[in-house]
Amino acid sequence: MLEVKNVTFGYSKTEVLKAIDFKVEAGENLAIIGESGSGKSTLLNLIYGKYDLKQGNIFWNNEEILGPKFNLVIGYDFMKYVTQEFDLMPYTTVEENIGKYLSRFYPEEKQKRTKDLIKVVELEAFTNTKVKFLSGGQKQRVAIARALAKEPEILLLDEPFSHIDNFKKQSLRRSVFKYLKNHKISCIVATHNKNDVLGFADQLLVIHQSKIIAKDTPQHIFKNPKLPLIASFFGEFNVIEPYGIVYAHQLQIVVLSDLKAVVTKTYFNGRNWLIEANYKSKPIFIEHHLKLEKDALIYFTISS
Ligand SMILES: Nc1ncnc2c1ncn2[C@@H]1O[C@H](COP(=O)(O)OP(=O)(O)OP(=O)(O)O)[C@@H](O)[C@H]1O
Repeated sequence: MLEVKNVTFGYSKTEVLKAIDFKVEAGENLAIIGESGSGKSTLLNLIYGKYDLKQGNIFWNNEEILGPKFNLVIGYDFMKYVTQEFDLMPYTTVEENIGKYLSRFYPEEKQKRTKDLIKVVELEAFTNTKVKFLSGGQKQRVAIARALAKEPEILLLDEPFSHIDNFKKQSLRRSVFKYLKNHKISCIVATHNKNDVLGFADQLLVIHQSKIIAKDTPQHIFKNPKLPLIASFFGEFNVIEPYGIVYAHQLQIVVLSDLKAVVTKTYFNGRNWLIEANYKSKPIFIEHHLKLEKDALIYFTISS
């Protein structure tokens, strides 16, 4: 189990993180969200032992994670970190990069393990390609596979699928997170993408103004967003008194109701249309199955 206990940290006098406290069990998937610059990568770096802590402690199964003051080489065998930089060997193949840290004394095992991991990140067609010839997204997949090669107990992922195109993203996410669950590897994922969170995270942590402002299951946080900032992570939303924060999909256009608005713009968003309308002189957003004309008068209700 990972325990982050009351960690406060700043690069200078300004504190980037304040009183951060949470636990991650073996095999658990924890997602961290927050605006750009809110401290997500800093927190991953602290967990990895990249910096010395002045306040608070971090433990993995009772072993304290210590920074460079105490460790000549940063990091621990039981933990791997896939940063936004990847840090691969460009002149060697995908297979060699992934197998780099596996023992040469067991060539058959090494080959099988590398092959299995290439499959997890769906790079079979590039096994023998030199990394320098890969795209950014393909390199990101090699970095994930390499981090898994020696079966870490905990994996830190910073924006793990950010470079991967939408054609691949869904199946790759399922494949990687399934692998982690099946092997009981804990993981902490810093992300801006709700799709990295909703179907996969056991716990979601929201950082805002240096502090944890929400810590719960993604389902609970999605259904009860405490702040517009949290709702904005999940999709289009409105703040309508006395209802509070309501997502665009919670508004239904009906034949008649007490709530009326005038359509100002319509956006196609795949399954539905997003209707922008003027309600009490403010813009609101409604998901609707039909395109509506500008200036149309609409009535709507709000569901919980
Ligand atoms: N090495 C560093 N030295 C000094 N300040 C830093 C350093 N790394 C990050 N910061 C600052 O710390 C704050 C948090 O940065 P961090 O990279 O942790 O945010 P983040 O939430 O991961 O952002 P993003 O979502 O854009 O990746 C920012 O104000 C950033 O400028």
